[in-house]
Amino acid sequence: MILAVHTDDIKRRWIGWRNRLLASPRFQRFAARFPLTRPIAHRRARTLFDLVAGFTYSQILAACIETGLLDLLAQGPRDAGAVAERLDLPLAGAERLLRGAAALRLVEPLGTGWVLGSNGAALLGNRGIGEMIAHHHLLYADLADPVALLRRGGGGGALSAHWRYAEAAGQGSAADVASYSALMAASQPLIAAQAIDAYPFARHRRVLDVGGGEGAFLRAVAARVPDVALGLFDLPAVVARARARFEEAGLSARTTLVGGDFLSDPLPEGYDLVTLIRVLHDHDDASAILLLQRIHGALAAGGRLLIVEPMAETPGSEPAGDGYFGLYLLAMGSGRPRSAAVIRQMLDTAGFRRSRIVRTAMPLTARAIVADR
Ligand SMILES: C[S@@+](CC[C@H](N)C(=O)[O-])C[C@H]1O[C@@H](n2cnc3c(N)ncnc32)[C@H](O)[C@@H]1O
Repeated sequence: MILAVHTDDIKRRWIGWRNRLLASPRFQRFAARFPLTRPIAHRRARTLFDLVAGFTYSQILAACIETGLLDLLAQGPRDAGAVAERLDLPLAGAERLLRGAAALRLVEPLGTGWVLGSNGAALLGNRGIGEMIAHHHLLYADLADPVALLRRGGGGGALSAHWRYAEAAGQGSAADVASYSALMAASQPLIAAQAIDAYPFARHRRVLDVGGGEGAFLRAVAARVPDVALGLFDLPAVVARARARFEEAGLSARTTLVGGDFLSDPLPEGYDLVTLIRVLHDHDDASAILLLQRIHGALAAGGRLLIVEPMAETPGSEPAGDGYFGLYLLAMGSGRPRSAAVIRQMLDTAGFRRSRIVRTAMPLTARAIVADR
């Protein structure tokens, strides 16, 4: 205890000294000119500038997606005139967008025309990201006054109207759920591939996906693990959409779909694996613990729960967890990103015997925890 206080004291003094130095205009001038510190000073200035200007980068990206610029250049090189005509922009507007997008490596100049850039190509490889960006105008509107959003405790804006279940648990008409369910289904391949690569689903006979949306995750599991029986639980209006998808995929005979509110209706029993994919972080602590307790109660003896979602305090991806998802969920009106340690503590409280982190390929978008009943 005494040692901890002493270490904190040393750390506090070091941070104070460092911050005084970094804030000093004299030191900043020196660091930018001195050959040994110049590269560091430039890197820090760039990081700081990105913090200041990040919202303009996001809006350039939004314009690329909304106008279909990336799809157009994926078809082949175009000159600025052709881009302007296809995007229905004045030539000067098209050139401004192309130059901004080039600075972000979304596009790049080639000869007298333009082609897809490295970031643009990677984005097109993940269709779900494009769908996420396309709905960001809702979050952007809610974040126009971030302090007001923080003061009112979140919700009450455009994003919470989109994700209606967040503020009106268990509700949602067919029209309400259509756009968010489609968005979730489009972004699911990113997550499903990681979860299925990381966890041995073949050791289970019956898998229940709670909050399973339109069933994109279960269909990905079915494609890799031929013999497993599939169950999906979600709000009734979402289940109606899922039913059509399973029919189209020829998987109806293998699948049991149940509609209800997972915080109050009975959860289906007899499954040896329950999955919660991008669900827990949507809910405030009391609901999240209740959901875990209810899953614990519904699982067969010896069964497991697999949680997959982006998490807070993920080493190397901190801004994604506490930055992006922290504000996203605040605007949505419920939930919070949690660290793996906090989720494991909640699993413990809910009665699970033990839990462990399962390593995934891209922890920025998906971390996984498995818990034994
Ligand atoms: C963020 S989406 C995730 C969907 C899917 N697991 C995925 O990763 O694509 C959360 C899902 O939980 C469902 N959900 C939210 N609240 C619910 C409740 N109280 N009862 C049942 N399902 C609920 C939503 O309808 C939605 O399909």
